[in-house]
Amino acid sequence: MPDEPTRIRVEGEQPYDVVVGTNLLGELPRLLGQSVQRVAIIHPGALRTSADVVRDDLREQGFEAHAVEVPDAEDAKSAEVAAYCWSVLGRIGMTRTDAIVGVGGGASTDLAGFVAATWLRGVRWIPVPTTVLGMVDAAVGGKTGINTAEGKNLVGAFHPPAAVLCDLATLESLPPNEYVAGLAEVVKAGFIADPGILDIVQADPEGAARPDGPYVRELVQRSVRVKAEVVGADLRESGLREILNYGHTLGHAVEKVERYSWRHGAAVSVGMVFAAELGRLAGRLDDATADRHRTVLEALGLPTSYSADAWPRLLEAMRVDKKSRGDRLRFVVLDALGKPGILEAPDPQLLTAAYAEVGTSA
Ligand SMILES: NC(=O)c1ccc[n+]([C@@H]2O[C@H](COP(=O)([O-])OP(=O)(O)OC[C@H]3O[C@@H](n4cnc5c(N)ncnc54)[C@H](O)[C@@H]3O)[C@@H](O)[C@H]2O)c1
Ligand SMILES: O=C(O)C(=O)C[C@@H](O)[C@H](O)[C@H](O)COP(=O)(O)O
Ligand SMILES: [Zn+2]
Repeated sequence: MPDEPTRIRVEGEQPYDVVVGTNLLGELPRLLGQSVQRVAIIHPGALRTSADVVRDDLREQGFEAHAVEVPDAEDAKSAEVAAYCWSVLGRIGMTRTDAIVGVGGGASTDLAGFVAATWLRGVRWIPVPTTVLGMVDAAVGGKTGINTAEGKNLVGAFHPPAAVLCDLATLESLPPNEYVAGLAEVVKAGFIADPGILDIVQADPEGAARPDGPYVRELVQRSVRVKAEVVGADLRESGLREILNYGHTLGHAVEKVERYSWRHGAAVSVGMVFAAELGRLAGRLDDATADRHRTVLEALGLPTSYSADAWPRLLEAMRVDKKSRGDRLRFVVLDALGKPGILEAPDPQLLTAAYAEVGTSA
């Protein structure tokens, strides 16, 4: 019995499918569409073999395909690397009817999407995420971007893809710690919208933490459905979409303070515990749900604490969070399991008290 791909629809001005399955390469020519002649495949060195397979396959199908190698992980998300990609696109003569394919984790697809959003003011693009984090979150929803010295994702564009190809077979080569880091976004989807995800993880955390474990497809599909539902209703983050930022206000600050040496998912894990404490101390979240954050995340081996001394630097970094309005910090908190809301301009003492629950002394 062939393993049929699952297609999850993302609504919006130009609806598209997130395709989840294995051996999905054959889908690419159809998804690229007939108008496309040239394809630039943006990828990090770690995914060179996969990118070459995509390139050779597209060439066999009659496309003029080029592999464009960029630095690994967060090093790709810079203005310099974007400029390098623009120069390659110029040299290969990429026109408005051509397309970009992004192969790699969330950092690679964020960059590829940003290059697609900015080249000729926007060309077609398809992410082929190769990390669990990329599949469940980064590649879906059209948030593209790069970092600046001042912070994470400060430059970017909303530019939805034409499709997303989540080939679960690519996860076979993913280091286990990368897989676990990506599960933080899966857990996020559980807390903000689909508590069934948390039940699966808690019933068998060891199985859930394995990239070759029995729940990979279900966890990916459930998380993609959460994201698809939200971004289909609010692409440009005018309201609802902010819930996907649960744990990210502090998480992005940790990433910046750590100069991006921490995995995004690990930082978001700490950020969710902080957000849960904020919700609890603000009188909005019950103790059991707040405590469940640590239980679930620690069961997966994710971090739930960070340096107490870092608080002033974290607070400073949080000021440029995209949810801030002027001097007012804003946080996504939970009012109950699966019921996210916004905490507006919390009292500084509340923030310090919540961080005291997360901060540890060396
Ligand atoms: N746009 C969005 O909505 C969105 C959502 C969530 C996260 N993000 C962004 O995604 C990034 C994090 O993504 P990530 O966790 O995927 O990290 P990543 O892209 O840095 O990839 C992690 C590492 O795994 C390697 N790798 C990727 N796939 C592999 C595979 N199949 N086999 C072996 N190695 C592989 C990469 O080369 C890299 O070294 C952050 O920059 C974050 O801001 C964006
Ligand atoms: O898609 C969204 O919206 C998210 O917030 C998803 C996050 O997991 C992701 O890390 C996103 O890149 C954060 O966006 P930002 O606007 O806070 O930079
Ligand atoms: Zn994230």
